[in-house]
Amino acid sequence: QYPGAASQYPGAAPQYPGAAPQYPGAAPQYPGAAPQYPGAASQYPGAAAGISTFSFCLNWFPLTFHSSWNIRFNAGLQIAEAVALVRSLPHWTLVDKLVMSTKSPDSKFIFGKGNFQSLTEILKGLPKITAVFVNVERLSPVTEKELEAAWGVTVLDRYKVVLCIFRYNARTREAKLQISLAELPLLRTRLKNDLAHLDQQGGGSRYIMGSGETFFEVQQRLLKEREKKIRNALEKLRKNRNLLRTQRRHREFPIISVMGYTNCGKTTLIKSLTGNADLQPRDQLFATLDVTAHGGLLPCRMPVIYMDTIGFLSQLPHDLIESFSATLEDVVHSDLLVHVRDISHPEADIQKSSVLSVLIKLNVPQKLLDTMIEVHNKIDLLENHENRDPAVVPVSALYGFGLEDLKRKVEAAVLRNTGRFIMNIKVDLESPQLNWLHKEASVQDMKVRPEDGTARVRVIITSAAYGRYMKLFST
Ligand SMILES: Nc1nc2c(ncn2[C@@H]2O[C@H](COP(=O)(O)OP(=O)(O)OP(=O)(O)O)[C@@H](O)[C@H]2O)c(=O)[nH]1
Ligand SMILES: [Mg+2]
Repeated sequence: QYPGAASQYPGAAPQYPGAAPQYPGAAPQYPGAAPQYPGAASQYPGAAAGISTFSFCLNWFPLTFHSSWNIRFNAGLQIAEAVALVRSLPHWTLVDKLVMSTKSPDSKFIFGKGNFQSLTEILKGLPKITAVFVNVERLSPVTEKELEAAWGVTVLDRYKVVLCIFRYNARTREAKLQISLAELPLLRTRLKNDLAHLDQQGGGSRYIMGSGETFFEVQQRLLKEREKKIRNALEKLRKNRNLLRTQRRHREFPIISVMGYTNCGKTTLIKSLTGNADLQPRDQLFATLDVTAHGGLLPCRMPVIYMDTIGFLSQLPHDLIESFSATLEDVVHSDLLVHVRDISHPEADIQKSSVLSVLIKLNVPQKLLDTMIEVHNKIDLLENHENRDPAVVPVSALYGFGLEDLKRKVEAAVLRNTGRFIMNIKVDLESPQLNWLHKEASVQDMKVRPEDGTARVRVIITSAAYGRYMKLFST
């Protein structure tokens, strides 16, 4: 292992207080392992793994390599995304970056022999670096070990880097639990690696005193128990969320999910639409990790809820998608989807297809896909922006351009999707009609006519409710 790493075998001497974690936001150890140092990420599910240890990491100097096996992506742009990922982490400094061809992601070693040698030479010339980020989805454990042994520094893949960002940005218990769940595959791999190491010393397969279980079996069992605990806790939270969702439905607030590629401006847009000053857009990937609800009013003064969601990323590792798909459940259950796109981004089209493919994987109902509103954001960054597609709404969420048009389109779509419409109804003030409308529909406006004891009432009503109204009151 690289110098300074905490020993992870049971019974190993704990490190001295204040020792640097392995990498910022380091994954917690597997259950039962010796604690690294006081204050290290705690080991119960949902612990804010590593967040409290960030201050120990003064400088990190990752060197980013980029795999160019995936020709669908422009290598230069993809490395820009890799750099943005690294820059989303505080205390990390990028020293250098390099594009290099790699073998297919499934092969045992990622670099050819020649490439590997020249990389090793380059790294030798950079004595200050403490980590290398190889921008592939997952490195096989063998490759990772091999590279770390050859280079003497931490080697990270996209999975680990994204996990670090998630860990840093997670605020709610649910997000933290999801991260703990996404970390389990890493812990399993690490356990296997450690076991191989122990076996070399002749200790791995020994039985633990009187228990009838080997060290490996104990650790595996603990990991399984941990997974169960996390899943149970998540299930409880999910039930709670379902309850909240039913309550919202009961109050009949339509739900509009705002989603899109990471950093496209979802949070900024919701902030502009709702005037909610608490929202904090940041120029970072994965700034938002939790689905949060924000109340807003449509032009017809109907209250709606905008859901801010976690951003999408191309090639987001599957385990992470799986852990976070629970957070995206609200998207599936919403009344309308708004797909925000950073239209100034050079890879805007690839980002769009990556978002659409995730939505399909999430089993979003076809109706929601068909009625989705596509927003082209950040038009202020484009010179002479021209929009020819009537289905698209160009806006600048930051400067407030195009928002009125967007609100009108959102209103029309929400009314359509929820089977509501706006009506002017004449009511007799002596009859219970007005009371009934207040209860069963949303009264927007009322003009009383004292001369004949009636009022003109503007309501938003569902077609089912209007049917009942006609049955009760039509003469
Ligand atoms: N120029 C310009 N910048 C914008 C606009 N909208 C958002 N931004 C900037 O884009 C960056 C990301 O904005 P966010 O609202 O945090 O984006 P997000 O989609 O919520 O990002 P994640 O939560 O990380 O997925 C911030 O620096 C914003 O100020 C826009 O219309 N014009
Ligand atoms: Mg956001």
